[in-house]
Amino acid sequence: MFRLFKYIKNYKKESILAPLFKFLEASFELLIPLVMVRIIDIGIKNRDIEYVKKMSIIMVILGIIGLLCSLVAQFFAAKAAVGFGSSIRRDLFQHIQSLSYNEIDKIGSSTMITRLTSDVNQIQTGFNLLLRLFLRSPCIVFGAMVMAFTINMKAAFVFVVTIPVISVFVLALMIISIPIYKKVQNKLDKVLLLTKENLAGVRVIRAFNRQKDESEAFESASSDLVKTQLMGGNISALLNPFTYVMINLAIVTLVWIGGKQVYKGIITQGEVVALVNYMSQILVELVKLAFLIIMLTKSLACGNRVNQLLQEEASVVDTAETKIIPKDGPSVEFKDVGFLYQGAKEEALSNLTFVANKGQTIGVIGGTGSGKSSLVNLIPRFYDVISGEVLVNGVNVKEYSLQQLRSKIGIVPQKAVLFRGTIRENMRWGKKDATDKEIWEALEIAQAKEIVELKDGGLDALVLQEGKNLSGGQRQRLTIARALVKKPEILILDDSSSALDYATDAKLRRAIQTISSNTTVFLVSQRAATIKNADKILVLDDGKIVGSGTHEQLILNCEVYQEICLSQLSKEEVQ
Ligand SMILES: Nc1ncnc2c1ncn2[C@@H]1O[C@H](COP(=O)(O)OP(=O)(O)OP(=O)(O)O)[C@@H](O)[C@H]1O
Repeated sequence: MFRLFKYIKNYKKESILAPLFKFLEASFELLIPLVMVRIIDIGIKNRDIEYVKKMSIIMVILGIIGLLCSLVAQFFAAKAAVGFGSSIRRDLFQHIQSLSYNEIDKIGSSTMITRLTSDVNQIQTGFNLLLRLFLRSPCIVFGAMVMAFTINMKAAFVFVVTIPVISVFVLALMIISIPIYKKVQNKLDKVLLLTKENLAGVRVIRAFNRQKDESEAFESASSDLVKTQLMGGNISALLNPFTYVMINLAIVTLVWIGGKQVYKGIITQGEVVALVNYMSQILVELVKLAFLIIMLTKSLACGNRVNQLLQEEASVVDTAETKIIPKDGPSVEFKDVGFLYQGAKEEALSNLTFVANKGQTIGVIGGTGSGKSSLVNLIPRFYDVISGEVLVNGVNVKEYSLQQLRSKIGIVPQKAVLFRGTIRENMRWGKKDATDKEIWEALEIAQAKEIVELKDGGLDALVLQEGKNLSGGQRQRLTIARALVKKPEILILDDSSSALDYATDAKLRRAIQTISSNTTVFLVSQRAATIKNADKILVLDDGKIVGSGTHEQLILNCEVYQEICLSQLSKEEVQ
């Protein structure tokens, strides 16, 4: 958590001025009971109305100065806290962007969202309170105690007993609360995960009539969260009654001791009132301090979670700084590649060796879970191999900077994702300055020209969040066009025509074959028809290449390929 304090450096001035003005406010507040002593012991005792009026004006002035100091402090505290929070949020967001698929798979996106939003907000609120109270509250508590000693030693001992007892109690509560608040945030992650899954899969839930089951699962996660929150809340709730009881007992003791001493003529009535006033100030301040401690406890738990995420190191490290000059070599080459997902027991890919030459179309086929996506994800280094080598243009992918490597590759993932904005904005993701002509060309190859032409506004038509106003097939074609706009050296289509009808899929394949002879295309599919005409087909089974060659070669010598083809194509199509 304390590592996060480096984010204060841009707000040093505000972080010093805010507590300083709070300290000034506290000092003026501590003077008020002294003025009261004079009003009672001099003004009222001698029935000197003029003196009472004069002192009352001084009291109001002290109050106004205190208020002004408080306003200035609030301003600086808010500025520092908002800046502190937004710096953390910005760095955390950038850090998440730098993480590789391994960490994203391991951590999960819902907890990342909670950490980026709710946790950072909590840290921001905690920091704001800290700036406002960490100097003010102890200053009032100890200042009032010192003032009490200057008034009367014996009575002031009541302060010496009360304050440590409350402090120990507050500390104990804090130690108990920290793990509870950490649990609360973890359970919040769970609720968020369920909410996210449910909202994303709302249609599937309805189609399977699972509303009741899903509501029950949500209810259970939510009530689990509520229980933990209540536990934390109940513990924190003990704080205020305990503090009030202790302070009121102390006030009763003060009045009792003070009363006896007034009777003996040791102290004046005004001084007793001042002592009670100091005790009340301490009460208010301890309640605030207790609140600060609860908030800080929560912030500490959130800070640790944010810090944990910031400490997470990317497993795919971008070490290359200089631009690599590609060597003479195949467009893509796998040399005895082995790959294992983090936490998995068995390799997802083993002993993969193949070559893809410039301009070739490589079909990748295999059953579900055979490793097709894993294979193509190794080319742009979404994951790193655990053995062997992946080479692009004769150079190990690890030697390129991620930026240089990925700029060569256009990838269309299985799930077609578009972003909120115009179609043109979406198309320019790969090439910021793509002209409309380039965009239309890409749309034509991707069989998406008609979709855009029929939309109101054409390229300016709005794509809603996640492309909700488009069908699955339309989304797929637009994501293919987006990858084509970039004119990549290597184009990876990871099962990206699964939502297309056969005729469109065939047109798309024919069009893709017409693109530059320098583009190497990886066509991943479970459909034999999609990859049948590829220059080379890789047949995957259980993470291994069990066949490699053209359709004609494989149909004769690869059993797995034969099975796939015979289950999907007619005898004529197979030939
Ligand atoms: N992120 C992941 N973490 C752990 N294991 C994974 C992950 N992604 C895939 N796997 C596992 O790796 C193996 C290969 O998965 P992969 O997604 O590459 O298969 P695929 O051939 O593309 O399947 P499909 O055609 O169904 O998309 C499977 O056993 C799968 O369960």
